[in-house]
Amino acid sequence: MFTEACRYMPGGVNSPVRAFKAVGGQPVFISRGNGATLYDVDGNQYIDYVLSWGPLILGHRHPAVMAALQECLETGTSFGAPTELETELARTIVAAVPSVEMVRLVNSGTEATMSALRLARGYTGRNKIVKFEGCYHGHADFLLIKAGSGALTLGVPSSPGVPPATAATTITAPYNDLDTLEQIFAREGEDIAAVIVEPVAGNMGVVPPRKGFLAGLREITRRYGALLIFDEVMTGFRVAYGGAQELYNIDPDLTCLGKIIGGGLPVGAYGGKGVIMERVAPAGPVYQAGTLSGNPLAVSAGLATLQVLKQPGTYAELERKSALLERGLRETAREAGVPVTFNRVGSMLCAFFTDRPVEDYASACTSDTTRFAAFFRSMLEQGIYLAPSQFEAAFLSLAHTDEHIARTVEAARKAFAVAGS
Ligand SMILES: N[C@H](C=O)CCC(=O)O
Repeated sequence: MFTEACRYMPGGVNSPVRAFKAVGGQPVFISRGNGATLYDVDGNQYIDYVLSWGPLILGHRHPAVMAALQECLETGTSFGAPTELETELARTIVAAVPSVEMVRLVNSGTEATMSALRLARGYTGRNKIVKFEGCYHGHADFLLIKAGSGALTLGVPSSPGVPPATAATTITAPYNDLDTLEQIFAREGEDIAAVIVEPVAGNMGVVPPRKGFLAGLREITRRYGALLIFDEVMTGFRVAYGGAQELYNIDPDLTCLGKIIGGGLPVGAYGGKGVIMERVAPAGPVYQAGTLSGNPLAVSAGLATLQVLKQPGTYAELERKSALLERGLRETAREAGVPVTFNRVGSMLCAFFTDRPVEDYASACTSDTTRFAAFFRSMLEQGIYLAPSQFEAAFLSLAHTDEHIARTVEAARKAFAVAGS
């Protein structure tokens, strides 16, 4: 199947990181998923820690999501006109995410960040933006500079094809480093429209913000009249119902969302303070549009997902399971004598094959990727499906049981030994 796929699609895939290039071998072709389990076309089963790269926080085919989709399908698939469901999702997001007063639905995380930055530029009348090394905000030209995720995995963090004039509007700084950011603002703060950040970096592995880092971003941007944009495509409704901004109690100007709010269907959103969002067309002059934006299927799946997540105890349960997994993995790595640094925030987890703390792009890159590849392959052989890159997070869902976790830890016992040999 992969050989055939490669004849018709570049690298045989529709998103680069799926191709298993960094871990050797060929990608697994999936036939179906259920709960926390993935099934491949050869009949193998895997406990899934990719979860479609984060959206499936309830697991595959959650009954509430399936029912919402079935009901929606009966009404049609897309209208390109307003629906009541869109308002309901917008209202749900506004009620959940502390800083968001108005929201615009789009079709992907890339669209969300791209549009939020256009809005920031339109609102401030400034051109430059700041992003952090190793953070990934989708594949818009001006964001593919020292980017994480698949771009970092494949060794093209700054992609060819981005015009130098466009790249020149993006200033990069090390994650978790306020001193460098201060220097950048002192030098060119008058020209900076926005700082965009993953409040928990999840695209260079998982790198939590140092204490005070996010508050520092808030203070510096406010002082210079620049906007602070939280890219919560990954962390939104993942690390807490109200996202990282709820967890760390920070008030960004704009927030980008995606993944979970579409319940596994393509979606994105950007939102924030009303005074800024009112600048978006047709309320204001900053143009942004989309044929399938607010698509009823994605909106239905997203709404059903958020309704389940809102029930009391869901995040405590995700935390309990994630802590259980982390503890088990730490113990097995120690037993195997392999130096591993674990970073985790809620149900986002990552193991770096290094003995030093990982707090930014440079330290993430100290991870031994050869060891990671050996670990990954051993886990896959034992039925554990991890992201095929050192620079991606593992995600847990409500569908993961203690038994799944115990099996994963058992598999890791062997995989760490293999990685260490
Ligand atoms: N880390 C990426 C998105 O969050 C992985 C998804 C992709 O590149 O296909």
